[in-house]
Parts: sequence; structure tokens; C-alpha cells
Amino acid sequence: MIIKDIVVANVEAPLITPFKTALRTVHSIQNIAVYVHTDDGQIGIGEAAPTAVITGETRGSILYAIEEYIKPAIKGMDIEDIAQIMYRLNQCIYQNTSAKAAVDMAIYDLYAKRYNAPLYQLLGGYRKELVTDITISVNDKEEMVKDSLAAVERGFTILKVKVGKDPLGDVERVRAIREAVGPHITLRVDANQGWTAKQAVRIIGTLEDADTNIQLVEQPVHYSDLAGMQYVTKHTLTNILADESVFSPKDALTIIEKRAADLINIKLMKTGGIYQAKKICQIAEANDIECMIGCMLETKISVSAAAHFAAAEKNITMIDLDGPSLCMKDPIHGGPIFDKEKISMTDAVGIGFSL
Ligand SMILES: C[C@H](N)C(=O)N[C@@H](CCC(=O)O)C(=O)O
Ligand SMILES: [Mg+2]
Repeated sequence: MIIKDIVVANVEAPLITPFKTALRTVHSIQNIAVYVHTDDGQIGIGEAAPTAVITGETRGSILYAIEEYIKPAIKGMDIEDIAQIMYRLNQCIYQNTSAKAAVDMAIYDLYAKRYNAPLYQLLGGYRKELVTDITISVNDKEEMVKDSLAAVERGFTILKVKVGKDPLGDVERVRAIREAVGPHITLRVDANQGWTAKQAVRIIGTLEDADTNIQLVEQPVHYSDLAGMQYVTKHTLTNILADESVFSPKDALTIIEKRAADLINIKLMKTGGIYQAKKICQIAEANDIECMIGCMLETKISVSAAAHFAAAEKNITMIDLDGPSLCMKDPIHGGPIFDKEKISMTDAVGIGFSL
């Protein structure tokens, strides 16, 4: 199975409601689908999400990186030589992790097809079902309560509540949501770098004193403020999860060595795909740090690749793969089944799309 060509296309999916975090507001997913063609007529599929505020990538930079750097680096290689392909993919250009992720997952799709197996089984096959949370965008308190109740009504039992845009009102937002949804819904809080370290300690401490029972707080401070992450982790009881601070295996090691977080959020768009994601997960597991699998605003193409990876890894104990649930309709057919909060792997080979 020799790589013959890499072709790209647009993937668009309007969102049910605007997606709002401390970093950005988005109305519609506008991503890039990647098709890797082999000489025997097989096609592997992947997706890149241009998330300029997190990875620094735009649609233009992704298209350019694939066309000018990635394609020349891996064209003509045999899918069986997957470690060599991954080496070249990761060496041919610095960063550009979403462009790399799209190609990495398409290569894994082909690799699993080569061995006639569902990807999650080829990667280790730890479980067949996952339960995802769903994001509640940051808005005024009343709107967030309404959105939280609607999400629970839709069948979700884990909510990821976005804060960090207006630190002074964040305690009240989370308290109001807890009061409205009751004690049996799991609440995760994601500040997307929106607090200072001292604000974070104050806000999280107040939420602890108010018995809001928050499962974790994600990326409280700026991604580069590791001293701040360390300070928050040390001075709060709630688990702190590093997201934007961890892209690479080296970043994971640094966070672990500095005890700058209790948990790590792995996203294929940050790691450059499954190959590097596995390394982070294993480094974390060796250090007793559990991981979340997360996503950017992505459709079912790349979220499915992430689901296969998560299904294979015991150390991924939290799932934030809500991209498809945020879309008005699912433009993609096949792959794992997304039914409310449940994601079920199937026996289809590769990632599972029929092209
Ligand atoms: C979509 C997912 N639940 C999520 O919140 N992901 C990111 C933000 C992604 C984006 O801005 O596209 C996160 O911070 O965890
Ligand atoms: Mg996050």
C-alpha cells in the first residue's frame, strides 16, 4: 500500500448554538478533510480544525503545510512502515499540529484497513463504549442554566462548563448551574486560560466551600504560566487539568515534573495525531496521571479517530468528544455511533467510514 496522493476538501457544519469560550466565539465548523490515496485504490480519511487561538493554525496554514511539506515528505512510502511515516511527518515541519493530525489519522485509517481490523482494536482495544460530556458555552448565568438544563434533557449526564471571560461572575454561574441540574450531574469547569493564578485559587476555593462538587477545573491560567498552574494545583483541592499547556510528550513531562496539574487533556489537534498522543498517554500512565481525550470544534471525522484512540487506552478516563453533538446535523456517515452521550465502537475496519 504505497501513498500516492493527499487530497483536501472543505468540511462545514453549522452549530446548534454559538460556541463561546474565553478565547473565541464560533457559529459554524469550517474544517479541512484530508484523503490519503494509496496505489491499490484505498483511501484513508482525516480532518484538521484551524484553531488559531490555540494551535496558531489557520485554513491557509494547514493547506500550505500539507501541500508543501507533508505531502513531499511521505509520498511514495509504504503504509506498513508506519513508524517511518510518522517520523517523517513529525520532522518535516515544526508545530502545525492539526495539519499533521489530519494526515496521521488518515494513515492510521489505512493501516487498520491493511490489517482488516477496526482501528481501536489494532491500537489495543480496551473498551467498546465511551461516555462524553457536552460543552455549555460561557454566557450570562441565566442562559447557561437554560443550556445546561437543555443538555440534561437531551440525555447528557456530564457538563463541561465554560468560564473565564468574566471572572467576577464565574462562581455564580457555576453555583446556579449546580443548583438547577441537581447533585447527580457531573460538572467540569474549563476556564480556557481566563483567570490569573490568584483569581483561580479564590474562585475554586469558593466553589469548594459552596459544595458545588466540581470534578475538575481545566486550564485555569495562561498556557505558558506553568508557575501559575503549579500554584493553583498546590492551593486547591479540586483536580486541575492541563489543556492548552500540553501539546507534546515533552510538555506532558514538564507538567508532571513540576506537579503543575493533576490531569492532562490530550487532543489530536494539539499532539499532531494518534502517534504522539499515545506517547503522552503512556508517560502520564507511568506517572499515575489520568488523561482526558478532548477535541476542538471538529466533525465526526476527526472525533471518530479520537474515539478509536480513547477506546484503546485504559488511562483515558474522561471523554470530551462533543464536536458532533454541537452540530445541527451530522454531515458524515459511518464510523463509531454517537447517540446522545454514548459513543459506541463498531466492527467496521479502519476508522469505519465507507467512502
Ligand atoms: C469542543 C470541546 N468540548 C472543547 O471545549 N474544546 C476546547 C476548545 C476548542 C475550541 O476552541 O475549538 C477546550 O478548551 O477544551
Ligand atoms: Mg479546554
